Amino acid sequence: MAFILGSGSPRRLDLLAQLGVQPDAVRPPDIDEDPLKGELPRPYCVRIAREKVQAVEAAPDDIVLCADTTVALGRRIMGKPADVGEAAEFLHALSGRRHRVITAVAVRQGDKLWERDVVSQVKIKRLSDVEINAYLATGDWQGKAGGYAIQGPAGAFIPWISGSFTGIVGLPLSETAGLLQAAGYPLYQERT
Ligand SMILES: Cc1cn([C@H]2C[C@H](O)[C@@H](COP(=O)(O)OP(=O)(O)OP(=O)(O)O)O2)c(=O)[nH]c1=O
Repeated sequence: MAFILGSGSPRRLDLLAQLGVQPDAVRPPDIDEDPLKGELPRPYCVRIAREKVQAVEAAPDDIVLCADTTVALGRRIMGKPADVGEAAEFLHALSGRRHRVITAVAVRQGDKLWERDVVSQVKIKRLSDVEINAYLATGDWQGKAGGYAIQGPAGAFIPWISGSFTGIVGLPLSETAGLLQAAGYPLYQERT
């Protein structure tokens, strides 16, 4: 049995390392992440994590883990901004409000599937144009759902969260540990 991380996100690799898990292989999935017409953020996020885990090639006894992190402002899905203009638009929309960050995790072995999704709430303070421009200039928004990352300079914009910090960063560790154990991954045991 090999353990395969189906993710190109360096955050997910780091978060797994926090659990003491080192993947035998890293295989980022390539799927269409466009939301369906009228799709709500939580079902969207769950669907994308499942599609990712089904797209990763693996042997029948390999354990594959994928995740998706989606920022939701009400019914609006905010994925990774395409460019700095879209990142600016996201930050203006999130400024002074609470939003949700959903991370769905999917683990697969052959045809068997284990799934969890975790919804957290994040408050972003009212941002001035100076703050938004300084943050955009760091480039930290790139590749981050909603155009920010709580673990980077944007942490200074977040006075309050409720939920899972690791889930907001990209992989909720408590739920992930549970899924890996359910799938028979030898967490907390010597691997032979
Ligand atoms: C909200 C938030 C998101 N993010 C990141 C986590 C994810 O990497 C990214 C959301 O994009 P995802 O599509 O979930 O993941 P990804 O494209 O980076 O990697 P892959 O699909 O190969 O697994 O946003 C943070 O790092 N910090 C945050 O505070």
